[in-house]
Amino acid sequence: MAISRLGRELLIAPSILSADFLRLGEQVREAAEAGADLFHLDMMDGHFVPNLTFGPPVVEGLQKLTSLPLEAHLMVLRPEIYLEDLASARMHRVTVHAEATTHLHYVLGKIGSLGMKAGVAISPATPVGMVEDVLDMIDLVLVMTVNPGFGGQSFITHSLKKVESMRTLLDRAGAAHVRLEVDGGIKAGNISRVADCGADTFVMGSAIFGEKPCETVFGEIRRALTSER
Ligand SMILES: O=C(CO)[C@H](O)[C@H](O)COP(=O)(O)O
Ligand SMILES: [Fe+2]
Repeated sequence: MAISRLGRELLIAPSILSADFLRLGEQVREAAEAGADLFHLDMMDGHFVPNLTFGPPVVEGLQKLTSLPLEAHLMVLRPEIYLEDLASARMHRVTVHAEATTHLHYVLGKIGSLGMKAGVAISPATPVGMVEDVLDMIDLVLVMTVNPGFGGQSFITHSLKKVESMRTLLDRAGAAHVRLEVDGGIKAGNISRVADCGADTFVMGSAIFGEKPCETVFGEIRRALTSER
């Protein structure tokens, strides 16, 4: 359930990377009931990042567990080879890393032609300007606030400036259709600061699927984003 703040609709996207895969159905249901707006699926190939996760068959299973939109965060080289299978699995949005493909424009065009929404992710050392010439092809930019590859890392503080720069870039370009997502180290304790910098979509893995019950964490998130500052 989206939270409204200063005229902006804020969305929470739990990353199932930190879920207990033996209880995935239960955990997805709990997060949906607690207020998740969409689910974030981290797909890693062991090449672009030193970790392996899951691919399109898991997406087919997840579609049976929830009616919320699913977004793929592809941390893979040659993302184009997975796009047909993701479209068959009814993926809502596919986000590719600007660093993972030589032909970003081509890949984004292919995602669109397969009927999916497209996003571009940038790792911490990649400048925000990388997305400038493809804004009309995407509906999301993802500013990584940790180095991609693993859940449970600490938020990189410099990311606050980077999120601000990305917000300025989007506003100057009149790209109101593009959401600004952050991913990595987001907790109830820092989400408000990141929202103040202009982020509107928050991926949260270890915070949501950690020790505290999901419902408690969503309560904390809601309080952090709606309290008077
Ligand atoms: O893309 C990712 C890692 O590459 C994950 O989405 C991200 O790390 C979420 O996990 P956490 O909230 O625990 O940092
Ligand atoms: Fe992610």
